[in-house]
Amino acid sequence: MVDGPGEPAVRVSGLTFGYEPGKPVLDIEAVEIERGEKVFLFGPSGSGKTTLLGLVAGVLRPPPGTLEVLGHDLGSMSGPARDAFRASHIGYVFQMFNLIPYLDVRDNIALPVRMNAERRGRLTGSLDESIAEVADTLGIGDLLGQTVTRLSVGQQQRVAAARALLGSPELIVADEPTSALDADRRHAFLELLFRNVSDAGATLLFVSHDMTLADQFDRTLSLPDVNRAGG
Ligand SMILES: Nc1ncnc2c1ncn2[C@@H]1O[C@H](COP(=O)(O)OP(=O)(O)OP(=O)(O)O)[C@@H](O)[C@H]1O
Repeated sequence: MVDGPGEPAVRVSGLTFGYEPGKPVLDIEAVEIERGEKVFLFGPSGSGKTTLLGLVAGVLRPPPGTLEVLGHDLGSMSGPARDAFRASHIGYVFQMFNLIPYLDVRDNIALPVRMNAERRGRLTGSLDESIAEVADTLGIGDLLGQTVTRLSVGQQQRVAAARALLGSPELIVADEPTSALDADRRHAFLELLFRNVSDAGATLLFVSHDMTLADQFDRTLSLPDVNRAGG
């Protein structure tokens, strides 16, 4: 499969996935997300939103031929190949942020770029300059030397976003990254995220229960509850 700008960011076709045999939690006929789109993903609790993000990010393995990300069939890749693909091409912000408690803000943000030559190669300035730039735009530029455990939840969310954005991955997946913020901060965070995503020409797949955010996105995608839909 050729990775070119003509390929959609995400192409799902006939994807059924479950954690246990005979119990699918996801059943998606066809979905395409074009490059540069900002997509809001919603659905009832348990409908498989986090599972879909895990598949798109290559953490979980889809059946071969059912899920292409940036033109790559993730189901045909080994676990280590998916890990390498994710490190190079995908920035992700999970519900729990996954920040490393014994590293300061700067080193948390730097982590994926330190570990991946492709993302390092996309920096336009030095690592320090690039970290300062992304941290400034997210309003955490003065916190770079802080221990992450001393930060507020909202600040931690912005550190996780900075880490996801550094090194301009083509695809950003975000799972409830604004859940702990009040409405004003939520909209401000989204604006910053959008600006960074647009500047990088990236695609954004964003999960939230907060439907008031949906109209800021290019498009919404809803996941039905497969258990209920199946009767
Ligand atoms: N690791 C796992 N092992 C077994 N079942 C799981 C696992 N992770 C999720 N599930 C099940 O898969 C279904 C979908 O879960 P998922 O977390 O993807 O839904 P969700 O739409 O993100 O939910 P929420 O909105 O509550 O976060 C649920 O029934 C859940 O119990």
